[in-house]
Formats: sequence, C-alpha cells, structure tokens
Amino acid sequence: MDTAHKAVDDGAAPPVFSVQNLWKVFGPKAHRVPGDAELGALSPAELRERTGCTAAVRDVSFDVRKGEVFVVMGLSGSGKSTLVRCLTRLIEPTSGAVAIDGEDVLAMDTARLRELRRRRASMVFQHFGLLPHRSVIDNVAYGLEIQGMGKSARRSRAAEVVAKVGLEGLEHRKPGQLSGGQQQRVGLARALAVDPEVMLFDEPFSALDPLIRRDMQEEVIRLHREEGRTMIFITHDLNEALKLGDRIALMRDGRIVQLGTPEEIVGSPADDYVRDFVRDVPREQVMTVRTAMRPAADAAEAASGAAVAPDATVFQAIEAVARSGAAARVMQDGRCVGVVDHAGLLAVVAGVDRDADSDGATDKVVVA
Ligand SMILES: Nc1ncnc2c1ncn2[C@@H]1O[C@H](COP(=O)(O)OP(=O)(O)OP(=O)(O)O)[C@@H](O)[C@H]1O
Repeated sequence: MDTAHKAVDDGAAPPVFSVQNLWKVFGPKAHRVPGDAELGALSPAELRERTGCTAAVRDVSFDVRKGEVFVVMGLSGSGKSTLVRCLTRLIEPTSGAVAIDGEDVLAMDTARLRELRRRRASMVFQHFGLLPHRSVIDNVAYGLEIQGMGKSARRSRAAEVVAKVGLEGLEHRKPGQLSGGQQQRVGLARALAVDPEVMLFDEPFSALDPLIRRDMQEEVIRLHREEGRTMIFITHDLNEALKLGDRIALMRDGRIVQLGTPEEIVGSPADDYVRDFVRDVPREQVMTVRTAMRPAADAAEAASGAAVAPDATVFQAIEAVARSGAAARVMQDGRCVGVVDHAGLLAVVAGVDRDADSDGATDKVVVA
C-alpha cells in the first residue's frame, strides 16, 4: 500500500466541504427524527418499526480538507451513497449543515446548485453513465458542452484529458466498443474535463475485475499526485480505502464510527466493530515506522545503520533491517529521530503494544 502520495494540507486551509450534524431520514414525517433524542438513539430496526423511517445518515459531522483523498467506507446499506449525495443535494438532507468553501449548500438556488454539480464537484459513477451514441471524445466533452463552451475549445480540452487518462487512439470509438476499464476511464476523463475543485467517486471500480480495478486505483493515485485535486471516494472495500485514502470515514448504520488516517484506523481502532473490520489487514503495509521506532540508545546507534524515512511503511523498514541485519535509523531532515529494530517491527506486525510490558520507554520521537 502506498503512503508516499499522502502530502495533504494539515488543516490550516479552510475545508472544501464542511458537514455539521447532517441527517438524512427516509420515510413518513422524517423531520421529527433528528430533533428527537429518543428516536435518534434507536437502532435502525427499532426506528423502522416505531416510525416507518430509515435513518440513512445520522448526525454526521466532518470536514474534507483541500487536496486530500477522503474515503467514505462501510458495508452495503451503511449510508455512504446517501451521505455523499447530500453534499451536492442530489439527495436533500433532512437536517444539518453542508458548506463548500464556506458557502451554504443548503441555501443554494437551482442555478447555483447546477453550477456546483457541473463545475465545482463532479461525480464519477459506478455505471459510467456514458452516452452510448457519442464517441469517447464527445462523451468527455459533454460536461463542457453543457457549460456552453465552443466546439473547438471543448474538443481540444477533451483531447488533453483523454491523453491524461491513457485513452489516446480510442477517441472515436463508441462506449460499446470499449472494455469496462476503458469505459471507466472515459467516466473519469469526463469528470476531470470540467476541472472541478473536487471529484466525487461513487464506487467507481466495484464492477471492474480485480486487475483492471488495480490499474484504475493506480490511475487515481497518479492523477491525485500530479494534480493534488480534492477527492471524495466511496467504497465498501477496505483495501481500496486503505490504498487511496488520506483519511477514511468508516460508516455503520448511518453514523461515522471512526474518522482517521489508514494508520489510525488500523493501529487504533475506535471500537470492536472497527477492530473486527481491520483484523485481516496486513499491518506492516499500513503502519509507518513512526509506530515502530524507539529512541536511539546512544550517539553511535544514531550515527550508523540503514536510513528510512518516517513515512516509510513497516514493510519497507523490515526489508532494510533484514538486508543489513541491524537496526535502521529513521531520518528526517538529516536528523535521526529514532531507531527501528527487529523487536519493534515485529511488535507492529503482531499488533502487540511493545511498551505495554516494558519499563516505560517511549516509542515517540527523540532527537539524537
Ligand atoms: N430512497 C430511499 N428510500 C428509503 N430508504 C432508502 C433510500 N435510499 C437509501 N435508503 C436506505 O438508506 C440506507 C443507506 O443506503 P445507502 O444507499 O446510502 O447505503 P450504501 O452504504 O451506499 O450502500 P451500498 O454500498 O449498497 O450502495 C439503506 O438502509 C437504504 O435501504
């Protein structure tokens, strides 16, 4: 799993999307549910029985930071699609607040909403949503056409994006003449063409076979690396979430049960549900050496041994330590900030807290 691309704003810039106490309740008199603490506390089955309502999103709050890949993950029915559709009001929230760049989305009129969906937040769907009688290039240019861009300008922009997603040579084919992976690239290109501030992906790769799916994930990582565009990505696949996400919101029954980096979710699950969810994740692929390191024992140890970066995965450090046979130094800006040895690395792999039964030595940063 790739952690190298995770260069995100640390929260200093204002969020792209800001969501506060958002509810979406389907069913009769849905509005009474969010304000009623007793109803709000019921399980989904009890709520359905008592009121006939389904609370698809329950009191959810989070920010999406500029430049991050924010993943919404959860099992089928947990509320992922409803939540993300509420962001651009493809589904009307029952209560709560949604803002984009500080602008109240719930107060937008029809024209402003159209603008939001066409230019600022474009969506890539699972089932591509391509126009079957149009060529690849015209499908990609479609969003520009409805924005009113002239034919030659939109064609040249579309050609640029087609090249970016690796579809050169296929410009004049119809969607039916493309493989599933190629069709999804067209969907991706179409969303990219309008140069949106944020891209929303609704399980875009779940219909693709595993190898093509991996290619497409790599494509998203590459695009994100090159452009730093903010992305919100829905998936029910934990591995996909860990691979793509800078942060992951894990949903269950309409609530976010944990929001954190892949490392936080795998390393410090918030409850038994999350723990169970991440049980089979290869920890060494997700955890970084920050979790595994200890202070250097002395100046000599801080000055010798293989060097790894603080963001290196435990897996990468294991490789370095196995090759050299000795502890590796964790180097940041030319300084040794800690040391990883066999014991520390194994403790992470085994999911054991190395400090729990030690003499209180910390595994946090130390400067040699
Ligand atoms: N229009 C609707 N009317 C009533 N209930 C709905 C409606 N849309 C969704 N729901 C319910 O809301 C809950 C959340 O659905 P949602 O589609 O958001 O989940 P999801 O996590 O995206 O699932 P999946 O991965 O299967 O798409 C489910 O219980 C679903 O049955």
